[in-house]
Amino acid sequence: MNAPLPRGVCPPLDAPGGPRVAPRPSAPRLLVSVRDTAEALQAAAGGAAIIDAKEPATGALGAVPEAVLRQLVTALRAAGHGQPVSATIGDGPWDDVAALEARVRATAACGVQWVKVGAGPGDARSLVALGRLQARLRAEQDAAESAGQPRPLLAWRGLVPVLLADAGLDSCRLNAALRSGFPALMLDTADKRGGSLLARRPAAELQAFVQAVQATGAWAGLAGSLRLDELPALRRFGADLLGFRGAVCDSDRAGRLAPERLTALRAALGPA
Ligand SMILES: O=C[C@H](O)COP(=O)(O)O
Repeated sequence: MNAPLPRGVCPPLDAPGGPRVAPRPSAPRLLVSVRDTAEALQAAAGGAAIIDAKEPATGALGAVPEAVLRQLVTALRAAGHGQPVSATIGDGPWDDVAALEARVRATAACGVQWVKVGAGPGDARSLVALGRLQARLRAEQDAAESAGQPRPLLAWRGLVPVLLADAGLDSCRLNAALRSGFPALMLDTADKRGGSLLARRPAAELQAFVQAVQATGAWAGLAGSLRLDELPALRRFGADLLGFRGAVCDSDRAGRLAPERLTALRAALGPA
């Protein structure tokens, strides 16, 4: 188990304190979670900037079966959709680094650009291990490329920690995640019955997260039962990514993707 880092060295993230950064593009990129090929094609055609493979029936970070993931990536490319694909590896905790690595490798080998890994409270040490894993996998990719060999993890570009913030985000976890050169960090919720991230966390905490992540050059993403009517408030944080599932489904997030809802969201976000 990961022992929590000592208390006292991690002040609460309750106020914007990090360095100010240049404002990002006014329209955040839209990440849409999909469970199969049909939904992936709908999301791509509907203007999602990132296609996020996730099986909502098996948890907040439920993994899509590998065969489905491979098929989904192939179908997107065959249809001419170039959007990056992210995929989750399933709900943690991922205390066993060997098991984590095996899941990451298997997921990356399906042809995705990003592999998302959830980190709950007390997972600061796991985030350090995740950073080391990313460095090792990137070195493998680079070495193969320099030797003129096929990259072992195909199109994989990096790991994206998803910091589960139902009960808040402490700066220990955030600091651990900021040190490793992840391409993006996301805040999300594990319990989807508890309302949206925006309603559950103070605006100052979300703002502090976005600023701290962007100050490292990474993309900052927000997700967690976000709603269309929250877009005006969400835009004010200047996040690079906004992630949606429930709001673009016909019932709850375990239902089917509803293209008309995605169209409305895309239109409300403004030009991609
Ligand atoms: O990564 C984004 C999530 O899948 C968002 O799902 P949700 O909107 O149902 O919380």
